[in-house]
Amino acid sequence: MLCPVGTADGRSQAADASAVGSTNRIIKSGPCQPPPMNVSIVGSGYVGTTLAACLADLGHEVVNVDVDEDVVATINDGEAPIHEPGLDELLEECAGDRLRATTDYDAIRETDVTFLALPTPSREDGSIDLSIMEAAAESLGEVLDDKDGHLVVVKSTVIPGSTDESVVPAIEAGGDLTRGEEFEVAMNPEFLRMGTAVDDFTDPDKIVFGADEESAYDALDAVYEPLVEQTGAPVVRTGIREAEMIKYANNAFLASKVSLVNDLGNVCKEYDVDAYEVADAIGLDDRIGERFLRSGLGWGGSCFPKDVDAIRAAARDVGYEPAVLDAAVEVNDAQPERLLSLLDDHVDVAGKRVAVLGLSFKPGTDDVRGTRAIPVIEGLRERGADVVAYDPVAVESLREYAPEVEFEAADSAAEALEGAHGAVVATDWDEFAALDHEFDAMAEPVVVDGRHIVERRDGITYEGLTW
Ligand SMILES: NC(=O)C1=CN([C@@H]2O[C@H](COP(=O)(O)OP(=O)(O)OC[C@H]3O[C@@H](n4cnc5c(N)ncnc54)[C@H](O)[C@@H]3O)[C@@H](O)[C@H]2O)C=CC1
Ligand SMILES: O=C(O)[C@H]1O[C@H](OP(=O)(O)OP(=O)(O)OC[C@H]2O[C@@H](n3ccc(=O)[nH]c3=O)[C@H](O)[C@@H]2O)[C@H](O)[C@@H](O)[C@@H]1O
Repeated sequence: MLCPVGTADGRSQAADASAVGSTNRIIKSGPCQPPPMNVSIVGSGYVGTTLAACLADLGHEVVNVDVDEDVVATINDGEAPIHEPGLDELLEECAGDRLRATTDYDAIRETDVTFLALPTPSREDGSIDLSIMEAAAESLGEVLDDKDGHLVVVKSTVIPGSTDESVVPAIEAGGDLTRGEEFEVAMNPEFLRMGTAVDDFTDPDKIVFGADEESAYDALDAVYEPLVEQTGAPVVRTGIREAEMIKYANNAFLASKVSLVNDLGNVCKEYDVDAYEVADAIGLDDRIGERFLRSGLGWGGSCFPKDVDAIRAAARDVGYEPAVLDAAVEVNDAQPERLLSLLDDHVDVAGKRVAVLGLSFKPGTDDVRGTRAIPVIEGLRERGADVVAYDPVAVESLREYAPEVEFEAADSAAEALEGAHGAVVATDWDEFAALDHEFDAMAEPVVVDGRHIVERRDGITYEGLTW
């Protein structure tokens, strides 16, 4: 049982001094209340803002540091800079009280623990680009000179070795500091999903602490203790490199699971088998699990494509060809063309209006990074179709993200379908399940569903991608 005890400098110690080692240990918390911590979070995007609001809600004093003045002003106004259910409410309650935001790194001096929640994008070749992390770590180093044992926690998704080999040297260079003196490091990967970020953070399947110093585990225990207390979530204590890899393994496994279910689904389609009935049955086997078995157009988003590419590039860097991950990407890349070939079976779309329903990478968000709707629209344009697209929230973000993608925007699914010679479904927005008489206004009522959301009905020619 871990019972963090407050110390004079506001940090905490665990009463249980478990040995530090590379073997993971799952620890359940005990019924003790740690004192609040002073926490800073660098980067206020999806992860940083959610973390800040949730930690403030748990009773900690939190400061968000971001280079973007608009983001900072929005948080200080008690609003979320990103759309996440429940986040505005938390910020409204905590901002100006236990939570504030600033562009000034100096604010970090007043805190005991700093989380780095910064973007880790892909380079052209898919490998991880750590330049934002390194720049921020250097700025952090500049303000840690008068500290003693400050804990820096890497929250971003980074390739094994990045914390030790890139982040630590950047902090040291920023302030002529030495790890183990002014600061210590830890790695605490994040598993929240967009659209359910607050719920995922406040009810996690697991919490992973990667560290190699007992004091680092203790500080993380103190930060997370109220959450562990509330939820009983298992805490995995492991090494820094293992924590870094756990995040990639988690995302790569889930992306590959979807690709496997798509691969099997493509076979199902050829044999006139409903892949969803198959998935429902195999999901009853605990070893498979019922979640992440929705076959269709494949995975997108800001993380699966980036993270799978980064870990593949890292594997190749050390001379290993990750065959299963390569195949997962290959299957994923092929799904949009499979969808369009089903449409080709019924309509020659050249010169004709075709409706695309859904643009975001998944329902519940306006995020279009990695959305499968882009290759679908591009494939339709290559066939000479006039594309009319509808999405309840993501039209503007797609225009901004990919201005070269040509489509006419409709204000409703009904408007997109009117006069169309075919419709394809790219995102499983709930509202598409309710579509019915709207299909009657199509010039040719052919619907190819990439997300198993539209209901089969009389009067339409319906093709499911894997069912
Ligand atoms: N978005 C998600 O659902 C999840 C993301 N992650 C990982 O977390 C990390 C962060 O991702 P997001 O929160 O999505 O990023 P984001 O792009 O939403 O936000 C990043 C924030 O960092 C700020 N920033 C950039 N440079 C800065 C600097 N030098 N100093 C201070 N602030 C700076 C930006 O202004 C922005 O507000 C990435 O490694 C990502 O892979 C992990 C789990 C879930
Ligand atoms: O590292 C990250 O950023 C996050 O990436 C994913 O979260 P997210 O990208 O928000 O979205 P998911 O809900 O996982 O969906 C990803 C993609 O897979 C697709 N998907 C998901 C599940 C499924 O059964 N079938 C399927 O095609 C979705 O449509 C979507 O395009 C992971 O689920 C999170 O645990 C992780 O923290």
